Amino acid sequence: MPFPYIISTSYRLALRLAPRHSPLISRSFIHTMVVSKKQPDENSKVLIFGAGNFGSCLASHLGDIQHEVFMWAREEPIIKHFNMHHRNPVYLKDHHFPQNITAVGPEMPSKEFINKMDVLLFAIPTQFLRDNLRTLRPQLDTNHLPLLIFVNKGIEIGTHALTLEIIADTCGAEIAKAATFISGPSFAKEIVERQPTSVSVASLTESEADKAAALFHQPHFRCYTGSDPIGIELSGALKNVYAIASGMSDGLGFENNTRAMIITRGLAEMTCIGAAYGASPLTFLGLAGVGDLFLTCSSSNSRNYTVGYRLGKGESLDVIMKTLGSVAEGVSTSKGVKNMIDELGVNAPIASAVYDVLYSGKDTQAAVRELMQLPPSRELELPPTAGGPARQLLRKLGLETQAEDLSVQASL
Ligand SMILES: NC(=O)C1=CN([C@@H]2O[C@H](COP(=O)(O)OP(=O)(O)OC[C@H]3O[C@@H](n4cnc5c(N)ncnc54)[C@H](O)[C@@H]3O)[C@@H](O)[C@H]2O)C=CC1
Ligand SMILES: O=C(CO)COP(=O)(O)O
Repeated sequence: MPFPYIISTSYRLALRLAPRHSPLISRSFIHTMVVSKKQPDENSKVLIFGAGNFGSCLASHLGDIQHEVFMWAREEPIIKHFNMHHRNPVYLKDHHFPQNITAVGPEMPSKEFINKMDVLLFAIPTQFLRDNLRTLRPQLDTNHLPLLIFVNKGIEIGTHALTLEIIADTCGAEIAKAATFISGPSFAKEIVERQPTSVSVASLTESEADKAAALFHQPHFRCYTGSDPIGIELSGALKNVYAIASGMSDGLGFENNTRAMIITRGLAEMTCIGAAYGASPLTFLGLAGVGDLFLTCSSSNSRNYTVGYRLGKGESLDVIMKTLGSVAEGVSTSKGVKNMIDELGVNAPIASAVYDVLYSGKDTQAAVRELMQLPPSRELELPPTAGGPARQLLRKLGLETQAEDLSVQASL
């Protein structure tokens, strides 16, 4: 393992210990740290923003384990139907939801209501998060902050910001530092069937990740915590782009060798992009990285895979997006990733090819031909300089010490 990442890992370990056991690291960070209110031992009050596949599925999971769940939807008919029949008429239609879930909306819930919540969980596609957080911010009381959990997997178009940055821009650095991210191989449909599932749970304030893990953890839904939310977020966003590539390959009629190649080379690209960004390369070997990459690159239950498969079969992106009926974050994220790899100077030919097919009108066959004609190269070469975007983001959050640590790594 390259030396800088060993430093990174031990630094993370020191950080992990610092808030609980010693004043070792960044006293100012510790003193100004905002944490969520003490969580009850059971029956947490949880408000979920988003009543799509994933919001509904997580509502069901938390309702099943006896939390009091409120699910905010923008669509009046969904709210009425849900409260009357305990079924979502649009998403996971066959599923009967526990009685202790109430649909609310379509207006943003009041400050009083939000103050009563122990947890706010955001299951809104990335492109809509900024507006919703802007509307929500005046309702949040930082002295009684609910536990904040985000499960979206994408990069914002235009800014190519990660969710951590969107939270910082709209709600401030202190709230962003307390935010927790859940990601990993977890199809909504299988979670409601209680298929054994595991996820990564990460936050810059690791005690918040511990609280989120305690809320969700069940024998059929295991949570593994960590302190690299940037790596977790990049993993979830990037794997969607490679799921499109894998679906495209299957749609074109290529078989198992080719899919295995895309998954493995996709993982190499994700790791290089993540390392150049300033995330730990090890994060990409976890559930949110290779776990979710493997899942979505090899199943037609993945919407991103399906977009790719239909492109491979010759359908136009326009028709696919109009008929998919659900979000495929990889389509918008591909734009942000293209900007990112160009700016970071990372060689990511599969991600570039997906972008070219989606947005430059490149024929899928031609994209494959060009990829296969690339000259031989080293199998995995992590970037020599690393961490620019993560450094900027950490500085924006007031985490100067951590940002400096990344500078040291980059110069070694
Ligand atoms: N479905 C799955 O298995 C998983 C999904 N995710 C992630 O969760 C996020 C949500 O995905 P799904 O629920 O599956 O998508 P979905 O397409 O099933 O539902 C999208 C939801 O977003 C809402 N929405 C649309 N525009 C909005 C706006 N302007 N403001 C607020 N809400 C708006 C819709 O009303 C709907 O409730 C995505 O980032 C996805 O990548 C993560 C893990 C698994
Ligand atoms: O992220 C997911 C499962 O972990 C869902 O993938 P899709 O968005 O491609 O359906």
